[in-house]
Amino acid sequence: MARDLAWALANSDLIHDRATLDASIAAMAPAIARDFAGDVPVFLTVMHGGLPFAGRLAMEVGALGMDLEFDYLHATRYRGETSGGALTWKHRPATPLRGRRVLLADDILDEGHTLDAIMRWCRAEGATDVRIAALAVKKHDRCVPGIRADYAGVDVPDRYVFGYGMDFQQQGRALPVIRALTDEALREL
Ligand SMILES: O=P(O)(O)OC[C@H]1O[C@H](OP(=O)(O)OP(=O)(O)O)[C@H](O)[C@@H]1O
Ligand code: HPA
Repeated sequence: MARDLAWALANSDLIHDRATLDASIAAMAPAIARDFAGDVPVFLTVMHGGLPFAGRLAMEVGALGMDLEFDYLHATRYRGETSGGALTWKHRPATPLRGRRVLLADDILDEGHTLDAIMRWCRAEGATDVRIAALAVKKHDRCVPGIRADYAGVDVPDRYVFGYGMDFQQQGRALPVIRALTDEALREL
């Protein structure tokens, strides 16, 4: 049965409020500015979910005097579903990556398959250094070995989460908070 955003809101819990998320993004910026000092990395937003986080992160590092070269990519394996499948590339970045340092910005590191594939692709394109900034990291032991966020905002529980870029069936990305569906609600889908 199709469920709408009102149903998801009524069957979920608040995990992180807006102030906490914004503060967690601001807290990532000094380490990024330090690690990339003297470089202008290619800043790759992983669409769609990474969009709100990437915009905010860019302003935070910009405020510290660091520049970024913007580009984006879209690789998806959830396609509006609550469990992942095969990864589909919808858009690859146009910026040549050979010899460049890359900073990936995504909303969530869950099982890591998406960022693993993106990192491999960036390296195959000749990037010299590829780092991950993720707003949320889901806590479980199913992550692809070796994949971790170099810069991480908040932890989220092992439940389906939405808001701040993350969708519930393509809805709710504009919520300025992160919510988690109840396990009962997930079973109803
Ligand atoms: O760590 P993983 O288990 O691979 O999942 C994380 C990825 O899944 C989501 O993208 P999604 O496929 O939903 O595409 P979207 O951003 O366009 O919604 C999210 O934005 C991450 O890119
Ligand atoms: O829990 C999640 N919510 C939204 N999108 C996601 N992509 C991977 N995991 C999730």
